[in-house]
Parts: sequence; structure tokens; C-alpha cells
Amino acid sequence: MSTAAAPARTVLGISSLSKTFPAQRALADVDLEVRAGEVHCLLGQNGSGKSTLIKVLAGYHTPDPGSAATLNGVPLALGSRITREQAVAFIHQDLGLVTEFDAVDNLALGSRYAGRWWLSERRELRAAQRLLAELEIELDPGRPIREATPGQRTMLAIARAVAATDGAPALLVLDEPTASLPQHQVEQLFGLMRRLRERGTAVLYVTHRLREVFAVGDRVTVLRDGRRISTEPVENMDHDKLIRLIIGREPAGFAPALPTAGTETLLKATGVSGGQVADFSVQVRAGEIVGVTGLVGSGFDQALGLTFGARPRAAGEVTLGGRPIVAGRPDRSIDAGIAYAPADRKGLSTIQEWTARENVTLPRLPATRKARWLGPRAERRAVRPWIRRLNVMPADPDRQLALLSGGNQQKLVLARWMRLDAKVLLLDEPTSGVDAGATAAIYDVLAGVAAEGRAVVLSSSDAEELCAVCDRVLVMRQGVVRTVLAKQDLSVARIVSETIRDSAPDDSADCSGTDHSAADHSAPDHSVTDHSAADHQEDRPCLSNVDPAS
Ligand SMILES: Nc1ncnc2c1ncn2[C@@H]1O[C@H](COP(=O)(O)OP(=O)(O)OP(=O)(O)O)[C@@H](O)[C@H]1O
Repeated sequence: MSTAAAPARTVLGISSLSKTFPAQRALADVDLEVRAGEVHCLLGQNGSGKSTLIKVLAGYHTPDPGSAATLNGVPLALGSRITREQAVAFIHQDLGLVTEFDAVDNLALGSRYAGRWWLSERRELRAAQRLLAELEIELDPGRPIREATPGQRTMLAIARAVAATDGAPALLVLDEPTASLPQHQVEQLFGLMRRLRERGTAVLYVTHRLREVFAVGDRVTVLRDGRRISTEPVENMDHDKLIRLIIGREPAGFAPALPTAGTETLLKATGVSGGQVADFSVQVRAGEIVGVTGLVGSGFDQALGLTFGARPRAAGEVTLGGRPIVAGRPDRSIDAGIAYAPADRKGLSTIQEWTARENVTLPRLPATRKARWLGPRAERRAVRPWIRRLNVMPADPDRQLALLSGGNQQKLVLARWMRLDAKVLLLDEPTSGVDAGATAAIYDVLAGVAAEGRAVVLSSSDAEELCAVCDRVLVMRQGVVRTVLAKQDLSVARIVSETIRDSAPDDSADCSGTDHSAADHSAPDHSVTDHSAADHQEDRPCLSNVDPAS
């Protein structure tokens, strides 16, 4: 007879959950059980219903009649706000912290309303220190949290939920918390999740990154088209099986197109500065995919906006095929042959009231020089192939953008830039929030762009992504490109260690990658000479020939 232990008690039990929006059934008869002391991953393509499920749980949407749920065995009124006593915490991508406040005040925001407002400042500080120490969160409680890393902020938001629930939330719901965290901060966050799991918290974890399921998950539920397809222990899963469940068919392998062996320099940035960037210099050749990475604050996420001219430059020169690219004139940069997709695609570059097709084919962004404006029929014709290629759901070019899921909106805005015949594509975080299938499709598009003798520069905090697609990776620290890693030197461990490596302020490297006269860099290139920093980490190989969604 089997002596297998009985499953842990059910914290959240959802049965027959359905949600129908006008003209769209987002969830259909979903059952879900999340147990005490487990990390339960919720996966599915963009538009499969994950956010809707969480929003119903949080009381933001009212579900269809017939939907039911229990929390710790007690019926839960779906569609009503969760009360404090129910001890459910939601960590959304917008963490809801006040960045000008320090950790003590941010923690107090959650607990003051818990009736502890009489605590003195000193006692509050001590309580915050105790909590942070207990959860092993390294964070100075007295400093404004705008100075903290994104990973520390995420953990602080979780700590606040812990404080507000007297030590352990019954249920912690995390909605893609790692979307823009560098690898080592992801590891720290997973450490915290494991500690809460040990306290008996049930964790519902939404992610698109399959490797995270294997790193931290106990069980996994897959949604497809609003239906629950499967719930299984992670140990019964492998990568391909998971992909099959998510997309409903065999995954297509990612086979990067072979780049042309170009020697022509397309893009040259020299001494570009502005914002957090003190010196960004790079030369990009035809046929190359170049990555830029670093910690938040290193300037890596501002470098491409400065290069394109979307951000004001304090200094520096940018040329495309020898022609100067001036700052502050995105229209001219586009005409010259550069396209730029910022990371904040929703905030910066969509018109939510417009349709999908209008957002993809925004006037003034012609794919061919002739047509500055397309009629609705031509727009549909132009957009449909991208909807198919990136598997945008619903596949309706006339759907209002606001009614699409976050990831599907991301895909469309990215399509807007990828469909331009730009000589150089600049993309900030191209796959953040995008599902595994579309991520592979985007990598294919980028490889195709390079193979045509054009070029791509992408900034990313995802080391696996950089390994999978880049020919070269520039690592920025303190506003300056400090290391250039060539294809043969790319590994997750190497990128992580170069990203977090402490460097003396005057430490500099030749970082243009190709042109030694471009900037005043006298120290040797670390990518070639210094391997010491990476050695303490497991050196995982690059995944360039493996499905990049993994
Ligand atoms: N307010 C709304 N009105 C109409 N349709 C909606 C609304 N919100 C979501 N939908 C639709 O419901 C479906 C599920 O969307 P949901 O946001 O739950 O997906 P998701 O799995 O969270 O996607 P992503 O990974 O992109 O965040 C999608 O087809 C979406 O277009």
C-alpha cells in the first residue's frame, strides 16, 4: 500500500469560475485549488485568462453566475473586495509603494490601518528591522525606497503583505513579479517565496517564464482560451510538455536565421550621455544583434532611447550609415532608418481607444516611404500577418486595444516597430510580458532582420534572452558600458556576474566592441581578460539553439 502523505489543506478552492465580457468569454468553468505551503504556478498564453482570474479574486470583476470559491473552507464572495481578515495579498506589477517613503513608512502604510498606529517611530523602525531580518530581505529601512533595487521593492511589497497579515498571508498572489528583474534579484525573490511557503502560505504565481516554474513551482495549472487544461505537480512536467499544454500543439523550434557576414557599420554611437547614462558608445554592424544590459540605475534601460533621440542627450553623437541622428526628432530618426520601441509600450505609445490595426499602423510610421496613411482595408491587410505570426488573441484587427490582454497589446505595439523596414531596430525589453510562443516568434523576427543585413540592438534584463539571441552583449555599470561579452563568452552566469560586479568609479573599458578610437577607453576589455567574477556561479551554457522560451 502506498504511504504517500495526504495533500496539504486547500487554502483557495475555485470551482466553475466563468467570466464573460461583452463579445468575449475570458474564463470558462475553471476549477483551481491552491494548497497551504505550495507555490502554484498559473500559466497560459497572452489572453488565456490569468489576469481575469486574479481580478475576479481581488473583487475587481464580478464573475458569471454559477462561479464559486472557498477560502480556508469558508465560502468566498467572488467579485467582492477581499477583507483584511481573509489575509490574502495581491502583488501586482505596480507594487503600490510610495517611492519617496522609506521602508519603515511603506510597511506602516500597510499596518497602520491594522490598528498599530500608536507605535512610536523607534518601535516602528525596530519592527521593520525585525521583519526584514526575519524574511532575510537586505534593505536599509531608513532610506527612501526609490534608492532600492526593483527586486528589493518587490520583496518590500511582500513584506508589507506579511506585516499586514500578522506574519503569514494565507494566500499570496503574485502577478508576473519578475518581468523586469535581473536574474540575481529573481533568485532573491524566489528565496523569499520559499520562506513563506515554509510558513504555510499558499502562493499563486503567474509567470510567462517557464524556467521559473521549474525553479520555484510545486504544481502548475495551465489555462488555454479561458479553460483549465491541466493541473500537475511540476515534477511530472518537462519543458516541451509544458509548451504543448500552453499552446495546444507541438512547439516549433527556434532556429535562428544565419546572419549575413556583414562588415558595414550601420549604427555608431559615440560618448552618448543623458539621464543615468554617462557614456554609451557602440558600433553595430549589418547582420548583428547586440544586447545591452545592467542593473536599474546603470543606464542600460535609457541608452537606446538616447541613441534614437527620444530622450534628450547631454552629449554624444549618433550616426546611421554615416548620417547624423539628431536628438528630439523621432520623425527624422525614423526617416533615416531607425525604429525604437520603448519598454513602457502601453504608457508611451498606444492609443487605448483605437483599434489594434490603427495602433499597429499609426500614421506617420509608414512601412514603405510612399504611404503615410492607410485606409482601414489596407490596415487590416498589413496587420493580419503580424496577428497570425505573434498569435494575437482575439485575432481581430478591429478590436479596440483596451479590450486586449496586456501581453497581446505588447505584441501589437512591437509589431508596429518590427514591420517598419528600419535598418536598425532598437528595442527595450522586447519580450517582457509576452508569452512563450510569441517570444519565440519575436526572436525569429529579430534573427530574420539580422539575416537581411539589417541590425537589432535590444536592452534586456533577462540573461537567458541575451544568451539566446545576441551576437554581443554590452554590460553597463554606473552609466558606462564596462564590459563587452562576445558570443562565445555568453552565459547566464557570466552576464549576471558582470552585471552586479562592483567596479571602481574610474574603471573603464574599451566598449565600442569594434572601434578603438571611438572613445577614450584605456583599460583592457574585461570580457577578454577577466573571468574571475563569474567563477562562483554555475556556468550555464547559452541557449541559442534551444527553444528560447525555456
Ligand atoms: N475589460 C475587458 N473587456 C473585454 N474583454 C476583455 C476585458 N479584459 C480582458 N478581456 C479579454 O479576456 C481575455 C483574457 O484576458 P486576460 O487579461 O485575463 O489574459 P491574460 O492571460 O492575463 O493575458 P496576458 O498574459 O497578456 O496578461 C482576452 O481575450 C482579453 O481580450
